[in-house]
Amino acid sequence: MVLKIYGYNMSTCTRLVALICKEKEIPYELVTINLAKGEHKNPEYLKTQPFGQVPYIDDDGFILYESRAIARYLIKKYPNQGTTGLVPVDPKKEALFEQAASVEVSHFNSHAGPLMFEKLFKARTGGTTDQVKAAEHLKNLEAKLDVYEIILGKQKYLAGDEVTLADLQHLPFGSMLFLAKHGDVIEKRTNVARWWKDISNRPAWLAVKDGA
Ligand SMILES: N[C@@H](CCC(=O)N[C@@H](CS)C(=O)NCC(=O)O)C(=O)O
Repeated sequence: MVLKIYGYNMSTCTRLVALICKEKEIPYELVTINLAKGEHKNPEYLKTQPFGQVPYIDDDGFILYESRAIARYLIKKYPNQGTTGLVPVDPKKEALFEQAASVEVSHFNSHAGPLMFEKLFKARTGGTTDQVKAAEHLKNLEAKLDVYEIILGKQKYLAGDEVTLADLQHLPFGSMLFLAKHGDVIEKRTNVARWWKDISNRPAWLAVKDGA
């Protein structure tokens, strides 16, 4: 049975899973859960994804949610297919990958996510941007990207000189920064800009960035 992604094409987390499918050359079917219509809060949906969020996958009856967990599962299930090495197996390389993956969650997503919530998602759902909160998230994100600039001045990618899932995890929200006219936070930092140009031009991302 073809892998099913229950998600929404505008959702950043759905895009991460679709991106990994493209990288690993895994055929998939996107089953749309329309967030705008609240389908992710239906009692029937909550039986499978109890947090009422997208995405989850159905891999021949195996159900899994949380986009980063899904990405790791697919990468490990198909080690020799498509792009290899996205989650390294050597213990030290894997530890550096884990460090970089944690950096994305703790230092990037935790600021870029709420910033995009204020600047894009609220506007799309008829809300009003809280400019004070948005400015605070932007300031925090900039401070973290100053550290990225130092790291990426010493190595090509966040976990070393090979691309890993940790880099790719930045693509969905990183692209939204440009949509929200905050792409300068990436472009004005030489090493961050070089890294961003590299990862954002990967064919797999170009295939999903405008819709999963
Ligand atoms: N940590 C979860 C986050 C999932 C998430 O926040 N999904 C969003 C769409 S990108 C969603 O379903 N939002 C609707 C809601 O939370 O009610 C993951 O990575 O899968």
